[in-house]
Amino acid sequence: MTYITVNRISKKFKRRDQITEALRDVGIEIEQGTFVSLIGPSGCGKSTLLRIIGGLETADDGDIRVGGVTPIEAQSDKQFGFVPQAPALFPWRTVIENMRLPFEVNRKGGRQTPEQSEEAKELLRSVGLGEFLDAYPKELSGGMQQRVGIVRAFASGAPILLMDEPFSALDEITREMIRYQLVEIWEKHKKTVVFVTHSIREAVFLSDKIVVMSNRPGRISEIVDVDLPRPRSHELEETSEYQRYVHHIKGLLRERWEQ
Ligand SMILES: Nc1ncnc2c1ncn2[C@@H]1O[C@H](COP(=O)(O)OP(=O)(O)OP(=O)(O)O)[C@@H](O)[C@H]1O
Repeated sequence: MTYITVNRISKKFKRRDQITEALRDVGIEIEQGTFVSLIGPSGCGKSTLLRIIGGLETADDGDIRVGGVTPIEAQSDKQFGFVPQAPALFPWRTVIENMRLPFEVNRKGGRQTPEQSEEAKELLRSVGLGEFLDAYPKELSGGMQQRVGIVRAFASGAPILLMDEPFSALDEITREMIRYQLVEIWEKHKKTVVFVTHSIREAVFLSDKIVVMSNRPGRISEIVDVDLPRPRSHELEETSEYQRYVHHIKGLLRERWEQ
């Protein structure tokens, strides 16, 4: 079932006398419970598109529906969980207290149920943080903090997760490890995820669908359905099917870059 429909949206930013055309005529359909990545050159409008889907920015033209309502309505109905580039944890709260935050902020005073609290702990254990429930963010590495941010989004109750380059500040090895943990969690929870990345390998490994965007003004150059088996594990990256997708997307990006 199509859950998010982006229909021919465009967006320009005006700053003093300068107009930047960020997105032109962009359309995507996102099915419920799928993992969709947005990839493209720097400045092509990936974050803008993510923010428009999440109701944090409005489009100039076109229409977006999220489960039949506008992004702003979906946002006030707490449909979105955001995972930004840097982990947004409160330093004065422990890990487990940070996990409770979405419930306190979003649920109009509603409390996390004991089942939800148990699920939060289970998610933390699944990313190797079972020993750190009572630690403060400053006692964790950057990669550990980002893992808290990711599992918190999964534990938040929001059906749609919007992730804006959540691994960009991590070193290559940590990034790879968290990617494997993310795929495992996602395959268990099957939330609808829109994920912005610069990494072709990461996009192919994680996604059901990859939206390849061209240089500014951001347009869609191709939407690639990734027909690779799940569950996905690191052995997949050695297969020729996986390599073929990587090669294809690399070619699309190179082609657009050279235009
Ligand atoms: N609030 C804003 N005001 C003015 N211009 C903006 C604003 N937000 C984004 N832009 C411009 O819109 C264009 C698209 O920006 P956006 O951040 O969406 O790109 P991106 O593809 O996510 O880039 P990157 O991969 O480098 O993070 C850029 O030229 C940027 O300068």
